[in-house]
Amino acid sequence: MAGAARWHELLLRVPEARVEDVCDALEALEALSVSVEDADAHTPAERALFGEPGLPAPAPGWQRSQVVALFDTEAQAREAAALLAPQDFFADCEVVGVRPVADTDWVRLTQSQFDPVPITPDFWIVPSWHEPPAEARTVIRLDPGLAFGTGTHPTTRMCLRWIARHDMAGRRVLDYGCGSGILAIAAAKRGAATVDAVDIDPAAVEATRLNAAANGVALNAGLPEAAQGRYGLVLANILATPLKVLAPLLCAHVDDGGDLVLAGILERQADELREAYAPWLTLAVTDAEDGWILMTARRG
Ligand SMILES: C[S@@+](CC[C@H](N)C(=O)[O-])C[C@H]1O[C@@H](n2cnc3c(N)ncnc32)[C@H](O)[C@@H]1O
Repeated sequence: MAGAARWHELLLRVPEARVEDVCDALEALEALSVSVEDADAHTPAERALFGEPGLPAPAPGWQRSQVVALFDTEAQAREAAALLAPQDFFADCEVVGVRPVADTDWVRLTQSQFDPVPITPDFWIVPSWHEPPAEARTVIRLDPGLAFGTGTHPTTRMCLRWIARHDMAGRRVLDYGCGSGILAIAAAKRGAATVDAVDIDPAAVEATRLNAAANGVALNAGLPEAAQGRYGLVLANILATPLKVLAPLLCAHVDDGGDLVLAGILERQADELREAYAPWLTLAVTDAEDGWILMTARRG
């Protein structure tokens, strides 16, 4: 069921030559957002904006556009229509109407894009608005937020798979570049003894603290200086360039018999990463997904 109307949108039909003037006017009238669509979409008059590969586009715009402007209140939307109507640039335009936009539709639209993500058959990342699947034994509750890491990116998923396939019991774990804290939380849930999660972004540190609390796990989240001493597992899902710069620091944190797990690396970057880490540890590619690879090493 749709919820109460939170905003109102004004719909206008506008010929190609007038779109810019009308959009400028709507912004001046303090529309919250203005979007332009093909008014003839899904009809025989629909016109493609992009040509076949190698050929020029058929035309720079649509013959008739539908301009949609979002306003806080119905009164503002109607007032904007009344102010536009007598303008000379509006002569060939048409007011189609004003309609309410239900608040909860937006929420549902966003939520529908984040479904539970399986890492292994019994290990799932589940947004708070979903029930965990019956087969899930380990569940991380995580909603999309300001920090990277919801389980939908291949680099995160490969690190989570690695955690799921290895014994975490008793390990001291470091998640370097923790983002949402998803890897740190996974290690804690799978039995790690203690977990340090660090990030250069204070918003990520805060997100990690909140997500850990929401999942009922204890971990120490902080800026990179909070990483101290040696760990039985060091995880770092950052990009190749910072990973190369961080090579001596990350390797120094790996304990004897401990593992280093690196992600954020494209297939073609494997050799440069292997070379950057060679003075300390021998990296091998141990997983791959969608052009990304996981590189891991164990200190013998
Ligand atoms: C790709 S996200 C990974 C987040 C999460 N660990 C995951 O696997 O989904 C990389 C994170 O590393 C952090 N980061 C980037 N460079 C860093 C550095 N030099 N030291 C610490 N954190 C860094 C970013 O702020 C970001 O939160």
